Amino acid sequence: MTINFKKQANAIKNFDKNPIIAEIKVHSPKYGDLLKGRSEMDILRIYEEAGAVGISYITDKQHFNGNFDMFKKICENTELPVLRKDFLTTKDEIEKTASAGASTVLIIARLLKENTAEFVDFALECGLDTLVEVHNTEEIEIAKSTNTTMIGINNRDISKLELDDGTVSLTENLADLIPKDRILVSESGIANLTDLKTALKYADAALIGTSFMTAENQNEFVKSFVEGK
Ligand SMILES: O=C(O)c1ccccc1NCC(=O)[C@H](O)[C@H](O)COP(=O)(O)O
Repeated sequence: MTINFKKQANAIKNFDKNPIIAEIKVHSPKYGDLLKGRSEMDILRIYEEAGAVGISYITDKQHFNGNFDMFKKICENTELPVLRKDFLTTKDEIEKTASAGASTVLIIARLLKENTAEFVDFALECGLDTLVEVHNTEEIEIAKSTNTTMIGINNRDISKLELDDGTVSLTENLADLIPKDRILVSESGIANLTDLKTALKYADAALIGTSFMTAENQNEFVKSFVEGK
């Protein structure tokens, strides 16, 4: 049987280094512009070269200055699985995500509440992997009741729009409540190798944006996360 590594869940399960989903994050509500004149394509190449297991891109324009056309361009220009992060509330947007060539779509349990399972099934039918995002025990109960392939513990409270720093201790505290048959991703607030070590003690993968975008030597920094013990 051949494994489809374009599927994010498969790629994580079969990865032999630290599985890092690296985010091309153009703007942060807290730190402002993170691109600093660089191109998204150059950052994509750096993440590929450093050995990321997947790519994340935020398409939300209002708070993160994202752009759907850029997301599509990223999908078209990499063999790595690509995750779309946005505050999606319609099935049209899920179809659009699949048509762009994405691997995975973010489904936010806090936003979709009792409709989360229906949106997960729709995304799976569209051929996408799903990352259902949670931040507390109530949202974990929602995520567990779905067929999602992956569950993401967001260490930041997204309703605070990144004005909190987030802490991996949230992953540490909630990880035991996630069923072992789901891929667990620790998202946000991972700033250094100590944070990464904690995240990967409890989760199968880590999603990192700000610290990669602000690193002085991005290639070396990301590589040190992928290969770090
Ligand atoms: O996580 C969300 O719910 C979300 C939805 C839509 C836009 C942005 C969202 N969160 C922000 C992020 O995705 C973070 O940039 C990502 O988890 C990386 O975090 P960090 O390493 O702290 O920049």
